[in-house]
Amino acid sequence: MSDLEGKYVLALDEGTTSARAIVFDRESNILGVGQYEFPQYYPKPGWVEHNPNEIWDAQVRAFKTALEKASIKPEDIAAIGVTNQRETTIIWDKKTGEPVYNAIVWQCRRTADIVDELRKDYYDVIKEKTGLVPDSYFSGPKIKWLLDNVPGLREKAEKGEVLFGTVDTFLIWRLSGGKVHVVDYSNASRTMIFNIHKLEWDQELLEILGIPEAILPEPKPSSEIYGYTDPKVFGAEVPIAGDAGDQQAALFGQACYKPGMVKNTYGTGNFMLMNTGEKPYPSKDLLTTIAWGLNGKVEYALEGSIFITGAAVQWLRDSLKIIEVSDEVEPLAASLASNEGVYFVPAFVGLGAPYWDQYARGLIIGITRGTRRAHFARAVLESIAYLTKDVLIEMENDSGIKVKELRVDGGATKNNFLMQFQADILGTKVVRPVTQETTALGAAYLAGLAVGYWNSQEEIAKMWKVETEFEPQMDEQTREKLYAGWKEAVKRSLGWAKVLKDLGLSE
Ligand SMILES: Nc1ncnc2c1ncn2[C@@H]1O[C@H](COP(=O)(O)OP(=O)(O)O)[C@@H](O)[C@H]1O
Ligand SMILES: O=P(O)(O)OC[C@H](O)CO
Repeated sequence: MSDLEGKYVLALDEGTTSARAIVFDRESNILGVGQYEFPQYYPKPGWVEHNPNEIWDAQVRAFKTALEKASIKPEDIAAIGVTNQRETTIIWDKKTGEPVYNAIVWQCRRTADIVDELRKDYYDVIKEKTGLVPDSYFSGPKIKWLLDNVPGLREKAEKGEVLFGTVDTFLIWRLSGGKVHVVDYSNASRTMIFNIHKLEWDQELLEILGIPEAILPEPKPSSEIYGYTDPKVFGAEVPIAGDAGDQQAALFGQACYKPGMVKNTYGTGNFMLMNTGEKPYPSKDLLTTIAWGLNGKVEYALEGSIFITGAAVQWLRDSLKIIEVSDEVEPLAASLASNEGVYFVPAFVGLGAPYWDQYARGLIIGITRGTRRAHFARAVLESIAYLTKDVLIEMENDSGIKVKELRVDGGATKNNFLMQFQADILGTKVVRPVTQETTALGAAYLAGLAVGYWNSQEEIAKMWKVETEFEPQMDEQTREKLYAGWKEAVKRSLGWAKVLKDLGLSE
């Protein structure tokens, strides 16, 4: 233990829009934060890419800033935990480390046709083995697209000259100076080629998608020493000891360690996860996913992935210019006593759970001559709460567990109007903790546990503290009517991109 005295844990939290790095001490206090945005590329409607080198540069700047702000040196770090936007797919050259193409981002819909084909014959096989609903969201079809579309890549892949990774894998590979090629079970469980029961790459699915196993990383638990940082990269040799997808890391950081405990993260999208313990619960419209591998066991979660929530607030700000800064959305929405019949469905990239419609597109409905900016603001915030209710209903049905409280985190949870409306529309208590950095904290805990910086989950759970509880106040009848209006609005958004395609109005 003594060599850990006076040391800290560093979390690298690589998200969809920015790379962050946070230094934590043993009491989970934040000592330093670095955060840098990187560009988003939209080469065609529905396509989303990142440049892996830009992700890397942002992540390196972020950890340098975090260490500087904390006034500590690289050798003061006891362990590094990595957490990441999940599913985003990178293939790079094994020798040079250079990406062969941009990263295909989780939101990207370019593989919709590949997935349509898979759904016809393999829907049940995929669901059973991977726990996922076949969708363009996941990595497997993105890998296939790259192998089919980047000239010469398939040959290189077959010869083992290139490597695949989700962003965690890519970062760990670069941090270790190209020595370590691993993925943790939680990230592997988002690829659609990983068997979540056997904890191995699934040969049948690899064959169906034509993916050579040689390019895949080694699947590992979420908390163990995978290797060490290259001093040329990090400035010291430090254990890389934690890895988890950002939503699973948030579940860990929210100390949801008992079956039935649920967290909901409000960021670009919303991701609700329920810990289901060592049992993978099957579900028709939610995902069965790996929460983490820890202490020689694997725990599972049920997940409802909602693709666009906070991103719709950004859209109000950046595209419609209805607000100048995100925080203005709250007073604007609250200036109305109700939505006055205006609903918004944020299906910008289709709809995820529980609809899984790759062809749904966004709509705003109920507009009259009296509709103002405030209606847009309110309809956007309400949509986040309704989509969350859609998911919670499925989760309670699938698990047979009545959720007592929803632990929340993420950028949009500072919006008190949204949190109160959420509690009202769910009829369930919403609990916001003191520490909002639960994703980074989860990654730090996983890394810290691996090196003995923290000793147990019980010790960690004691550090979780409530900041505000939002109790439901809406009467049942109003709740039901508003929600019924939402379901009608959603119906009208489904399949729209298909309609356009069939009419020859889009590709
Ligand atoms: N006051 C607010 N009300 C609602 N949403 C907000 C508010 N402030 C920020 N947001 C949204 O929160 C999101 C950022 O949260 P964050 O957890 O950093 O997301 P991510 O990790 O997905 O990038 C943005 O999409 C932003 O629009
Ligand atoms: O980067 P975030 O926080 O928006 O999370 C993205 C999710 O991991 C996508 O599955």
